[in-house]
Amino acid sequence: MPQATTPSTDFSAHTPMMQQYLRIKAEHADTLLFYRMGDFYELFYQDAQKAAELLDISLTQRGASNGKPIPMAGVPYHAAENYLARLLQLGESVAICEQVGDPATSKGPVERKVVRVLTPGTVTDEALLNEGSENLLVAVAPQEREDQHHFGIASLDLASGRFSVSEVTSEAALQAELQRLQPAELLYPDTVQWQTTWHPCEARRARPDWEFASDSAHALLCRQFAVQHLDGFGVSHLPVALGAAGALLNYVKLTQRAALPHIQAIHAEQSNDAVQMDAATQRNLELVTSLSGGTTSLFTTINRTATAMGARLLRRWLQRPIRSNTEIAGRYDAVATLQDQDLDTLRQQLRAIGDLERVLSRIALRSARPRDLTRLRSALQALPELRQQLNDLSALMPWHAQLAELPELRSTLEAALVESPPLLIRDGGVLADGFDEELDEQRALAAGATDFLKRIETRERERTGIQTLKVGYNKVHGYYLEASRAAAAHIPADYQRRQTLKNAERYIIPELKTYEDKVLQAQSRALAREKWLYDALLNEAAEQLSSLQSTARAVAELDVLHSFAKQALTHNYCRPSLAAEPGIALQAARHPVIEAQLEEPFIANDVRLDAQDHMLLITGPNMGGKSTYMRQTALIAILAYCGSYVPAAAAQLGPIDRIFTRIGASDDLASGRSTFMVEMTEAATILHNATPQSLVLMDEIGRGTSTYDGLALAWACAEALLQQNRALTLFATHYFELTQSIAQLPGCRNVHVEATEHDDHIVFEHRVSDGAANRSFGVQVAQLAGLPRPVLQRAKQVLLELEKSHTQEQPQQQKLSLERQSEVASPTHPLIQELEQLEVNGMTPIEALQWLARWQQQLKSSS
Ligand SMILES: Nc1ncnc2c1ncn2[C@@H]1O[C@H](COP(=O)(O)OP(=O)(O)OP(=O)(O)O)[C@@H](O)[C@H]1O
Repeated sequence: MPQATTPSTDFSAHTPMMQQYLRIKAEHADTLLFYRMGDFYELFYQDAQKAAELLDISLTQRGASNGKPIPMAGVPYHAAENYLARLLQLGESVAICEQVGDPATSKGPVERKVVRVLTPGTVTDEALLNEGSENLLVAVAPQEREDQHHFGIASLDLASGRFSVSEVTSEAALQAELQRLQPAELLYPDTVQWQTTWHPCEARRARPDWEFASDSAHALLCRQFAVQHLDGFGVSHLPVALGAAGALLNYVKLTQRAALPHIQAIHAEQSNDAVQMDAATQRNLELVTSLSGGTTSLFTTINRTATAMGARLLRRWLQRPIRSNTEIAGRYDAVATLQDQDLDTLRQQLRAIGDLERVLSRIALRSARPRDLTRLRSALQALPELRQQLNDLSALMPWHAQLAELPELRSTLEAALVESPPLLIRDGGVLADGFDEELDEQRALAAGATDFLKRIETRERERTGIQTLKVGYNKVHGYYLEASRAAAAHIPADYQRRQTLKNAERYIIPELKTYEDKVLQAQSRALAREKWLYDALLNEAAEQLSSLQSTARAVAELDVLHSFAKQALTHNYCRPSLAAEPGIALQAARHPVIEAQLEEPFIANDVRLDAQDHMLLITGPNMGGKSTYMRQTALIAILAYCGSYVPAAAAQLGPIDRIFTRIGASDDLASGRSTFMVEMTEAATILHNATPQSLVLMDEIGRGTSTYDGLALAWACAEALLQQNRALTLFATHYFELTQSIAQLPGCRNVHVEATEHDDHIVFEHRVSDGAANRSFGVQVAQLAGLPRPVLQRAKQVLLELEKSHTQEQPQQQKLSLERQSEVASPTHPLIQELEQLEVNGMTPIEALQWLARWQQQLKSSS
């Protein structure tokens, strides 16, 4: 195996080409360097070894430099995109080094230069992006403030130019934000030790600490947006986040090596504007990803968008429901209006507009390919019809007003581009005939060659009498006349022989050479003209960037609203009403995802949580539908606060500040936390943060430990949620004791999922009714799961014995739980009552001492 360490210091002993390579590599130490050599990108030394492993390509050697063989691996130039996509997905960055000099005139190795650096968070190439999800670059600036964590967060979707900042004040909030953002690449200051519990993103880069300084960041951002200060963006109160934004922008400039005109603004994401969900909640509710690693999620179930940008926006909305009732009501109005429209036609119109957002970013970065421009052309052609369709619909005015038609740009593109251009501008053929006189002239000259050659061929056949004489072309000799060797005697003296083949000879004549020069010149002039015109087209489109961006935003929103309307119509969703008081009242509510998967009908259930009854204690058998009932309530709240209709017959929702879940059990092996530890950490977060406007789902808290510990913890948590947090709580439990204790307290109600037993078999009704369940059916459910028959029989036997001994113990047991309950209800101890009634004023010191001694005696004997 060749030595794979990259030489680091003195390059002089290496071949000139390797010297050039090593110089360039030294500037890109932590990225893979794709070094162009002919039709391949080659990687050397450690890069070669890494790429060979990651891409499963062969590791070879290239001669020797400095006396040692050079490990080398390469990928063909034309297939590079595939390999690049894989490397980026693995979190690697790649610097693309092209030949920029002319090999014909170069002395020594051809001049080469890194033309761009691809990193997971900054790619905008169509082939390297997943069209269904955003690709975010995120920078995090941690700061210690009086022993409290404080984090500034900046995120940028380079493909759309969306740039946001926020600040959070706890590690949990940072985790939640990063869980929502799902960074493709993460930047942080090199003075900070990144904790994988914050986010395990593979593509992490430590950047120099000074890049995160607010002052320099402020200046950089002002330059980017061409403003004197940032007050107009409403972000000045977030200096730590602005530091992160500065470091982020710096990094993008470094990798893109191009102006970034589509990044025109930055906005603050205030946590109060959105219904907050911590990292566990976002995962547990399976909003955009499935817990089991499958593909089904709330997003995949309700997504009926027509464009990829609409789909990406729907994901964002689901992960960040908003709290502005005005904005939400505006969305409901739009959905209501859209339901009365021809949704199929609307869908076609939206589809014709396509993924305008990403096309625009490539125009801004001047990396747009010909087909990006034809897509822009189709979008501009489809826009008038869409505007027309929305013309008189008052609920859609806010979106209608954002749609720019740009007829001039549209006609230019229509006139300029051929119907379906090739992938790249490199070989020409993109601009249409008749668009530019000069281009037409050059093309005519280049094309005229074939006529000319035909004429020469005919003339020379006549002159020489060789009927098989023909004109041909190859790259080495250019145009030639070819005749069979048998005809050699008839070759005129002015023919110069160039090449001898087995049966033929090839000749040139000066006339052919002169023409060849002219043709080639015309071709290269036409190509240069075409490139120039193409750049001018890009510039013309880029001038309209701002209105095109707001058009794209409005189309994406319309797409999501149209998707809401379609889903509501086909699945019978209702329009929620928003109330001022906290509470949730749902009639005949369904779980949107389970309903879509079930073959049999879904059983709809009511939910009522309000200031009086703000906790439902849910009991019932395993598999009875407790989790489904709780989750559907949260999903409906999320849908409602995204502006969607919801799967229920009627729905009324008051304000919701946060949604918390303590659902499911999973080890967090990465951070070394056991199932029980995860459960308790999540419960702690809830108890510290839930307010009367929070929706809390607690599923079987306490089951991760011994029965009494578990019961005690569940009891105490329920009590705190009910009496201190006063949150809107759905609390599912198998501890029947709680139905007698907690559920008897004001504010809490017992409900249960119904099940019945027929011939030793359990039948789930999935209906939620008032009151507590009276038994648990655990053994019957285990039977359904296929537990071996002898084990089941033994379990039934043990259960009977346990129940018997439990009944004998019952008085004692009941006493215990009632005592706990009475302690809870009345904290007054008998001694305290006695103390309260004592007449201290009429008492001698001795008498007081006697009382004290008696109490002590009583306490000792009772403990
Ligand atoms: N309302 C319903 N209508 C129809 N089917 C339902 C309904 N609720 C639940 N189900 C079905 O029952 C299955 C089990 O439901 P769920 O997981 O909610 O039970 P659970 O009571 O939480 O069980 P466990 O106590 O074991 O966690 C669901 O996957 C679904 O297929």
